[in-house]
Amino acid sequence: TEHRPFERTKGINGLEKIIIHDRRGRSFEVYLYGGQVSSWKNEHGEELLVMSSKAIFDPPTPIRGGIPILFPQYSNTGPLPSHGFVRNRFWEIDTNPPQLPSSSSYVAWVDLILRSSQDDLKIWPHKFEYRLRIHLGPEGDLTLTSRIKNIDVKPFNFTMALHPYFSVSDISEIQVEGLQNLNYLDQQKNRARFTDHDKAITFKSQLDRIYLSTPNEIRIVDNKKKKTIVVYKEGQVDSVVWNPWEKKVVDLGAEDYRRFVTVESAAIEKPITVKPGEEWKGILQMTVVPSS
Ligand SMILES: O=P(O)(O)OC[C@H]1O[C@H](O)[C@H](O)[C@@H](O)[C@@H]1O
Repeated sequence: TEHRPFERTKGINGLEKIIIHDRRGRSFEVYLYGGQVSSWKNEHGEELLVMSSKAIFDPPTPIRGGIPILFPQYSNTGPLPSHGFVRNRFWEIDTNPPQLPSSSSYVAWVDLILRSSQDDLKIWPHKFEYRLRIHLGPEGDLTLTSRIKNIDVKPFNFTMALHPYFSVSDISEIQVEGLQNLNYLDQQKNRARFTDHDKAITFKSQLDRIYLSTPNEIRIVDNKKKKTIVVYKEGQVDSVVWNPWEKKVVDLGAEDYRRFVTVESAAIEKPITVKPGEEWKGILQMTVVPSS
């Protein structure tokens, strides 16, 4: 099958952006800065992700919204800058990506790559190649496949997360399902460990939790929109659920928290080890379906 051509254009502040449409009018956009998806629209042109109304498109500030990639360190769990550094690096188009065994015949995708630079090696002395395929599937689903290869001579460990800002009708009208009876680390309480006994998460104030050993599928049920966002993952065992509520976030508009929730597929509690010459693979697939 023929690979659908993508459009390479200038986004905000002249930062390079890739735009991909499929034949049914679905689309996504990705900034090379951060390798960051900034938009994902369904066939009606409805935006399924949120970009902060105060997002700053000015490197090295990370972009607040879309799908930031957090690697090789989640948050402040190690010595690196919070959430690592690839979200403020310039990625490239991977013109010759190694084949993905499971890649379907569907044609709307782009491959990006980030290789560690000399400067990166000063703060994280491990040579890697991070390949990211962003793929619009036949059901309008958006899939991010991460392949992280160790091209160094000794093993390295990393933690990571993919951090989608999902668009919701109203944060008070949604529930996150699939996490009952699981343990979580409460980031508002020094990552103390708790068990969630609730059937679903609802939001009445700030919430910031790392759920451990989560199922592959988590559902964000939007009662007002009568839509469910199915978040499916492979290779990443943890999930972060975050909404800042009225907590001050400088590059977030005052009311923006009402419009999004993040459900992140992550590897945090147990870092991933990759040996020289080996490649780790993780998948995040997002689909919006009518609520049952
Ligand atoms: O402000 P940032 O560095 O982009 O982080 C934004 C948020 O990311 C994750 O969801 C964490 O769980 C939160 O604790 C953090 O506030």
